[in-house]
Amino acid sequence: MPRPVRLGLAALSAVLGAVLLAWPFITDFYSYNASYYNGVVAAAAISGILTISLNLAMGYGGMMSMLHTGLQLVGGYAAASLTVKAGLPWPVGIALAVPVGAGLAAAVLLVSLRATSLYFGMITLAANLIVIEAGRAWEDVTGGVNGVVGVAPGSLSKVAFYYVVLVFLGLAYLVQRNLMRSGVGRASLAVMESPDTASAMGVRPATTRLLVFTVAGGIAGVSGALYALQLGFINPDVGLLDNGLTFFVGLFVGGIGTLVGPVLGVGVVALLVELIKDYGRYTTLILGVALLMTMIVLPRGIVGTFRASRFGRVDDGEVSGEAEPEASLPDGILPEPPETDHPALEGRGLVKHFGGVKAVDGVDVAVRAGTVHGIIGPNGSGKSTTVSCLTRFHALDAGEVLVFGEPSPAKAWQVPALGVTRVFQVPHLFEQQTVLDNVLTGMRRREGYGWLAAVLRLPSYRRRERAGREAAARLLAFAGLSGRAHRLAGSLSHGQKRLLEVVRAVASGPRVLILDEPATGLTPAEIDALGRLCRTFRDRGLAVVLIEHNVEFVMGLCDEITVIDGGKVIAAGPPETVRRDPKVLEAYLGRPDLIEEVA
Ligand SMILES: Nc1ncnc2c1ncn2[C@@H]1O[C@H](COP(=O)(O)OP(=O)(O)OP(=O)(O)O)[C@@H](O)[C@H]1O
Repeated sequence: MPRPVRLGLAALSAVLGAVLLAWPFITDFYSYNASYYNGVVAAAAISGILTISLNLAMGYGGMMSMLHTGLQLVGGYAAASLTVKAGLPWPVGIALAVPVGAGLAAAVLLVSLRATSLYFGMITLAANLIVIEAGRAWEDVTGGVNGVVGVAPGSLSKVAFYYVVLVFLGLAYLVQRNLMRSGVGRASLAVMESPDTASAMGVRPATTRLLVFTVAGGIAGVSGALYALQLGFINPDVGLLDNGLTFFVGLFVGGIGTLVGPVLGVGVVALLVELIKDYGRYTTLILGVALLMTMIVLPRGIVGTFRASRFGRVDDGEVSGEAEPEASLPDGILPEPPETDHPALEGRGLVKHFGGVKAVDGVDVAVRAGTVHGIIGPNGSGKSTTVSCLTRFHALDAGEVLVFGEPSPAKAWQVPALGVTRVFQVPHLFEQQTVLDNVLTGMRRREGYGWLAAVLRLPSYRRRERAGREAAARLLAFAGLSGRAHRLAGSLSHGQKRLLEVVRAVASGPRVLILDEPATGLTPAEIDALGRLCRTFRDRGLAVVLIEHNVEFVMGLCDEITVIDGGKVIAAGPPETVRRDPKVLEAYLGRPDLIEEVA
């Protein structure tokens, strides 16, 4: 399924690129002060590189970074010390700025792995202050408060240096685009929207954040090196947070979480600063007001607003919500279950208490491959907690979990590797991603390419990504959602969201699929469609676990049923046995509607 092109944005990027390329010729032709105007745009392009880095961290990674001026500073120090102090050529200085920036970013992220967004912001602020103070104190390397002077790009002319800056701006843009339009980008957006759901797809939130923030650090380092080379010096003041205002304003004006927004936004800010240069002392005030106005009037920024408009929207053709009965489940999606007599998923003596609440109190449950296994019980009986124990979203107080006879790993993100995937009780779609990208995120574990292959667009990446897209498109057709592939998932109806969640979980190639109350809020037709999917999965050898309140649906679909009440199993067996069990009828006392259904 080809990716639809946003013609408006493509044209905007092309115009922006053409103006930047032609800029020295334009200034040469129209101005007596060409060198000055080339310098202004080169400085804006360097800011654009840093803003791309900030966009990766904040817009695509959800990490509030106050470290970016510090990252620029260390990149500048790397270039300055290699060129001025060690006498090496300037390209070596830029090259070293990459690992220095990346290393600092990685180190800060590693010490803040467990921090939530607000605390992460505070930790990065503290790290930025430390970097500035270190710059002041470590005189031998940084030159102290005076910094390092005499940094220069060899014998390059100003115009040649301008094009060097453009090349690095283009590279930073490509790294951002290629990374974010790959499985890494989808995983990063998934972690940003819901770390738990990402974990259920086998995406490790910590590793994903580390990768994105480290790449952002490397790009910020390059911007620092270019900054030092352009100005001819670097000193600790470069790291001051005030200097970050341009990047923040540029990012929000252009559009956070968009590819071209950071560059466009910084361009707009540079133009504004240039227009008000005679009132220099009001620059901070005016930029602050510009940021405020953007947040109020254009909260998505220029590109975000354009993208959401009629002109920027993608036309994805005919919309069809109907299931396509002739489309069968594509081959190669579901793995063969291993040859073993062990249950696909087994919980033995599971115990989970919350303070005084015995949510799960010694539950035994065994689910066989090629069956649909229902878990039912009154409200608050412990069904969802049992599932969270089985999938390791809750640490067990006692008991063990086995997958095809093997002990399950302890972390939620490790469990999908054994083929166990869950769908949550409350819809947990990645609403800011398209329907197709949601399914592709489900395939993250089996993408089969690394981040570098994605950045460099290696043949292995292209091959695997194309195969993944085709499989995802076939899965969507199977569920009757193909007409909505390029819509944002948030725009689907409740029933379609439920179906998409199931499809996304199946995309990960599970052997055990756990559905927590999937029929809630569905129309009868959608419940039928869900039943069709579950039967197909079962016939393909999958173990389907169904937690449901809709007893009629469960009785008609399940091969085995476990009934839980008060955190304990009160009955287990085939539906016809369970529905007549006196303990089951008693558990539903007070719910006459359910007694009728069960009996
Ligand atoms: N994170 C938690 N902290 C404290 N108590 C919890 C937590 N999660 C669940 N509980 C409690 O544990 C008990 C079992 O809850 P659980 O959600 O597993 O029941 P359930 O059978 O899935 O209910 P429902 O059918 O309403 O979804 C309830 O009393 C609930 O309030």
